[in-house]
Amino acid sequence: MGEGGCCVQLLDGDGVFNVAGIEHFMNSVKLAECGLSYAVVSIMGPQSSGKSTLLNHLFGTNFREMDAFRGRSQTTKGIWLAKCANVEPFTVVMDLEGTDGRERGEDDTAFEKQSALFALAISDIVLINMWCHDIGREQAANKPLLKTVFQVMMRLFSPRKTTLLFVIRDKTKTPLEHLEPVLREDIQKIWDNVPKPQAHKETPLSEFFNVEVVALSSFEEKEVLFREQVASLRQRFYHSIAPGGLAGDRRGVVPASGFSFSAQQIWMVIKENKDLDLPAHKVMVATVRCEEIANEKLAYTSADKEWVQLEEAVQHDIVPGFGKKITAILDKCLAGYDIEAFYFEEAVRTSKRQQLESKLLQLVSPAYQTMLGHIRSKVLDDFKEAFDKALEKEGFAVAALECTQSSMFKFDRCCEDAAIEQANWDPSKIRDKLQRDIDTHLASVRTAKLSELTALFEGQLNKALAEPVEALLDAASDNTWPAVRELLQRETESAVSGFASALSTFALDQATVDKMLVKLKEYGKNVVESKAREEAGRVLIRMKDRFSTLFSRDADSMPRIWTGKEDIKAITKSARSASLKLLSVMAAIRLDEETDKIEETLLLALVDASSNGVKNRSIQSLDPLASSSWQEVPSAKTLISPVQCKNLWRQFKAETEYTVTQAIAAQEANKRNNSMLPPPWAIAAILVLGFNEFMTLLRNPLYLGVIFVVFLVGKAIWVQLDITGAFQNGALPGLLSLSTKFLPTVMNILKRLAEEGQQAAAPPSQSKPELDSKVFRNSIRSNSTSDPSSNISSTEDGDEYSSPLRK
Ligand SMILES: Nc1nc2c(ncn2[C@@H]2O[C@H](COP(=O)(O)OP(=O)(O)OP(=O)(O)O)[C@@H](O)[C@H]2O)c(=O)[nH]1
Repeated sequence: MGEGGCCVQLLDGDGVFNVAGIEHFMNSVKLAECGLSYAVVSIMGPQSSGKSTLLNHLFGTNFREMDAFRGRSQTTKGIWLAKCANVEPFTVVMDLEGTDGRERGEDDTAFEKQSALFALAISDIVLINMWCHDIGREQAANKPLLKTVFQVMMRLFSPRKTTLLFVIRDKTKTPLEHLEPVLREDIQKIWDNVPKPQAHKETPLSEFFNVEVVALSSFEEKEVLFREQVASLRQRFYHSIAPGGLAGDRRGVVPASGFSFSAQQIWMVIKENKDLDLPAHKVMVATVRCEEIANEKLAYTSADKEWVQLEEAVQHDIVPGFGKKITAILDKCLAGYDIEAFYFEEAVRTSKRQQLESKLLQLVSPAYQTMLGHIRSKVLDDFKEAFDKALEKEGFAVAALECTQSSMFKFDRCCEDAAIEQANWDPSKIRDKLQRDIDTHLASVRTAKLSELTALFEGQLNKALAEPVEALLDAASDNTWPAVRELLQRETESAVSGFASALSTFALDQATVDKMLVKLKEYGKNVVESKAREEAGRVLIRMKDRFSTLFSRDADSMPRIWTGKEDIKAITKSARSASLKLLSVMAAIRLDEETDKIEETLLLALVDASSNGVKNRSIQSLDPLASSSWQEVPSAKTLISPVQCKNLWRQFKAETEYTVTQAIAAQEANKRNNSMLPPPWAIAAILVLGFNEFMTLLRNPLYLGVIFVVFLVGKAIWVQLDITGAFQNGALPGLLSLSTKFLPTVMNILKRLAEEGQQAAAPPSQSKPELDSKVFRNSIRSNSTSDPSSNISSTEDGDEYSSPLRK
């Protein structure tokens, strides 16, 4: 039976659908590949009316036929399926269980109806097998069948136009031309009598069916003729689906790959006794099938070797040509889908394609994101490297702009390379992130460079200011602060102009630049101020240094030798006023050209007040230094407050006192050493006594002892009587007081001498020389009260301090 030999039972006699069998059948005959180019033919008719015999002869199939010699009984159960041999296009033929079956009985007619509806739903051409002698007969065997066919056709929601080919068997000598009108009349009558739904009440038969009629001679009696007629009938099945063909105006064909599923679903609906909505069924079949195809393609792509390798590679690094490779893989998958789903409903096919596409994109999206991540970090790394190099050659702003532009360009190019055509994904978020990362890097480098630059200029400014300011402050004079101001201005201007030109390469906004320049200026000012504060902290040492320099060195910086001619008072005064100058210069920061009265106040309070102190005590009661702030000087600018000045001055004076005293002592000693001439009384004695007598007097130790004793006694009387004190109030009162005190004093001295003598006799250790030394010490002490040094201190200081010697 050629290639059509294979046949399969689609439905068994109990109405069970043979899913595995039909799948196997479809695979073995490759039905799925036919698309829409296939036709389905089925045959209905009374039992044992030679249906199988006809199909086997017509299509070269191998359906079971009844053995002619065994009698007529049912051979075909359920529905059988086979491929027609040598017919184009691909034609599937179904052999249905015969109607009016004696075995099934009346109650089983349900299966007849179900199988008839099934055949009508899936067939393009239905052969109705009938005996010639039944034509025009009231009790014709095929009448119930036709009734059934027309009735069930009404249950198709929207019927497909089916070709009903009536095959008249065992034709008689009556020509077909006479038979056909009678048959058509019979058919029309049956059609008219079939109860129809309201919508189809007036619908003509031709809307549902193409009715064709053919007559065949008896196979049993005129086999040769039968074969000839069958052969010519076969011709009508060639190109049956082409326009003008036997099924040329069929509608709503299910693509071949959906045939099995469609048949199953139709049978299910029929068995559940529901109406068949064929258009909806078609959409349903398309939906299921397209989804199956899409899933199959997706699964295939997920396991695709090329894709798996690509996915693995992209985890580690940038994959060149990523976009093109992925695009090709997706294209391949979608093209496969398109081919297989081509014959299904366009709307369904398209929407399923979109679903497949989005699933495919979901599949590749993580890889794409990873790829973008690689691109971003690679571009960022490259940017950092390029920027570092560019900074060596160009200014910050230029380097930043160039490197940023080229990096962004590079990113865009890499993104183009990674772009997947189907996706049209926008990498702008990653691009923005890259831009932000670049900006952050630039900002941090900018901050570092700017602080480097700031430190550099601050360092330079500090160097240019600190030491000169220290020197200027140390040389405190009227010109100190103007000079400091000038220095500050000059150095700040030069630093600021250098800094400004260095900043210009950063392309900062003017406000920021101004702020930084102002900060540098402030820094310069702070350097000066902190230097001034530092110096103010050392002002006492500086004052003492200045004092001792001026005091102990002359105008030529030569150390002074206190010969006795120097005016110590004047020297002290000028040295102190120079030190006071230092104090007044250091008392406040004067970076603004505002005048203050610190110097005048200090002079008035410390120098003038002390020299006038004895005379004008009322000034002291209004001490201008009894305040913690200077007039007209803000506290921020005050380095030494008035009270501190006062205390410092007191300390300064106390600590320099010793130097002055030393100088006076040195001067005195020098004076004494230099007076090699005998004292005036000796010169007078020499003149009176003559030199020889004087020498005799000197050479005679007894005379000398007497003179010495007289001197001592005289001196003691002088002291006791306080002769200088007595004459302070005038000569006459002095003489009167002396005259009254003289005798008691002499007596007192003599008495004390006697007492001392007695005591000296008692403890042998206390001898006269000791008494003498005591008296001598006393005399020295009294002498010192009239010492010139005490004179100086009292004139200079009033009561403020006393000479260490007096203390
Ligand atoms: N009179 C007559 N008998 C035929 C013709 N063709 C076949 N037969 C005979 O009819 C009997 C039944 O043949 P089948 O082909 O099995 O009939 P069927 O309609 O397929 O039978 P079921 O499948 O059982 O319904 C056989 O004995 C055939 O020899 C024909 O053209 N005329």
